[in-house]
Amino acid sequence: MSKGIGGDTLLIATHNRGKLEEMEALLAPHGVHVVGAADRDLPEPEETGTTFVENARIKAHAAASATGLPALADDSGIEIDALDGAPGVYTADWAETGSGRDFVMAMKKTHARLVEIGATEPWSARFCCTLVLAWPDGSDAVFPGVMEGRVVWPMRGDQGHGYDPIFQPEGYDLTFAEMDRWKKNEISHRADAMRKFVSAIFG
Ligand SMILES: O=c1nc[nH]c2c1ncn2[C@H]1C[C@H](O)[C@@H](COP(=O)(O)OP(=O)(O)OP(=O)(O)O)O1
Ligand SMILES: [Mg+2]
Repeated sequence: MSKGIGGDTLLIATHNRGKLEEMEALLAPHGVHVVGAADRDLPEPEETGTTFVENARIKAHAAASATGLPALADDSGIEIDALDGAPGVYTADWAETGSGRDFVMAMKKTHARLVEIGATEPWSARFCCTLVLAWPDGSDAVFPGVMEGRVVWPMRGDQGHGYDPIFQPEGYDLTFAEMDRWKKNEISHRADAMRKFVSAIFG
């Protein structure tokens, strides 16, 4: 990366508060001024891509061109091997009710699918995160991250967000939702991608 962020503001192109908090915490040591897309009243672009990188690009470039700021977007999801990688890029869609998102419903649906097809445990899975940093001049850079683990049932824990209560990362007995936020933010897919972003931008 030849471009730096310097004293500028970095726009975090997400409307997901859980993601924003994690990304802010990971950026805090680097002294960059961070603002969320929702705080700038930016619209949520339609995520018409079929891959994480396509959707992250859509979100990052929309925010960068709307604000003139460098914009960092995250597209993420859980890939479950027994479901051939579903919900994957459609992880958020599985929670859609028509009038908002219901992640308890989405986690129940995920579990029901695994039971329905008789998938044998452990239900191996991974959380993926693709970050795209877009510049107002139209260029961008991509930073992928992953955390391997398994889907567990029943749901456990009340921290974090999204599907955290049913994801147990490899090497741990706790789900993401049972971990304190610092621990999750040390090992998660988002932390993995953010480390690559930070080293490219802040050295
Ligand atoms: O650490 C995580 N812990 C639990 N669940 C997670 C995590 N990371 C992503 N997820 C789930 C939630 C969301 O349903 C989907 C991402 O969908 P995705 O479109 O990238 O995010 P989003 O719509 O919530 O916010 P936005 O697009 O404004 O960034 O994967
Ligand atoms: Mg989204």
